[in-house]
Amino acid sequence: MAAACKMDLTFENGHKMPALGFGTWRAPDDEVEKALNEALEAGYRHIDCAPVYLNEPTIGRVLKQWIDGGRVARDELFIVTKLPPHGTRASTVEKFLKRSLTDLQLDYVDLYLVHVPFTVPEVDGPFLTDDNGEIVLETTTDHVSLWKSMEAVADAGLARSIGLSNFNQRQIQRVLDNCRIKPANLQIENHIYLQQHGLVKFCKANGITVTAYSPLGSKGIEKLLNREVPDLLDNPAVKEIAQRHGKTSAQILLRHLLQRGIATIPKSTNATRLRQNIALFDFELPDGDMAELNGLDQNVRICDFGFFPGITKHPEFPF
Ligand SMILES: NC(=O)C1=CN([C@@H]2O[C@H](COP(=O)(O)OP(=O)(O)OC[C@H]3O[C@@H](n4cnc5c(N)ncnc54)[C@H](OP(=O)(O)O)[C@@H]3O)[C@@H](O)[C@H]2O)C=CC1
Repeated sequence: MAAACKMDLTFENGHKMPALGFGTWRAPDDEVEKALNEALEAGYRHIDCAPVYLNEPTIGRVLKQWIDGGRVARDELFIVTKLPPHGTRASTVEKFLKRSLTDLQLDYVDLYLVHVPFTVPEVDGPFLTDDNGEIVLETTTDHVSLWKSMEAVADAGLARSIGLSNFNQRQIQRVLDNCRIKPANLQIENHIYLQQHGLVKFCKANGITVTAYSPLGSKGIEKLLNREVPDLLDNPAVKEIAQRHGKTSAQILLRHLLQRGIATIPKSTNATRLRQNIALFDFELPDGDMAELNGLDQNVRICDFGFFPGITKHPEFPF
């Protein structure tokens, strides 16, 4: 039987987002179709997409089959997608959102996010390097006019809610100071080793919900980054807590985020793991476990934009 996500975060505009969603980065076409079918069967209704994940047409076909077949109603789904990094400018927001809507075979998305706070040139598809393999970034990205274009697609009904991803506090504040529609959500890397309590507190104080990406430490990313990354699932404290509750390490990491009031979007294309990742609603971590997990914070960023090597050198990079 489907586990289903029994927890929602409510945006200030009244829309509700299931707190547990399904990540689709590094879920290639030949895996995502089966995995998304499994995920929908398991009860996932919040699907996190992006054009740079190169799988929106396949995701769209699966969603259409489910909706047309009467297996799920459109309003039961919460579909997120993002303005691609090469489109981070006011003039291209509508174009890129319409392209995603065509690929996803939808009339609207539930949440449209600005993927990154800077612009990279479209050189050769989503892996955005110039002839020398270097990332070239536009030095100024006008977040105020960009956000006005985001507000326009919300006004037009193409996105029910709009938000940001990978923006830092200063950048979010500038949007807040100049907006008509507030960002409903900020999507950032967040897990036991990068808890970002200050940024999360700032968002909550400003009525912005937070979604944690790479909640399991983006296992497998070391191949993309070509460097070692810590294995969160192997942390002895996490393993001990998991054992005590009769749960997996992954379930402890995800439950920790939910109890911090943060939504999260683990990715798995494995049927057993994706079912485990949504089976989070039959136990609770007591305060002592939460404190122990909070104490594991090391300010270690794992994701570090593996798909944009070298990008952290740019002054507009948020971290
Ligand atoms: N806004 C942004 O800039 C970003 C957004 N994201 C979004 O967040 C999602 C999640 O982040 P992501 O970086 O993919 O990393 P996750 O932390 O979700 O980790 C995914 C990896 O963990 C493995 N895994 C999943 N479940 C388990 C489990 N229960 N036990 C052991 N291993 C498991 C998966 O392998 P397997 O599939 O084999 O199970 C996969 O290799 C992305 O898919 C994407 O949608 C991610 C990065 C950046």
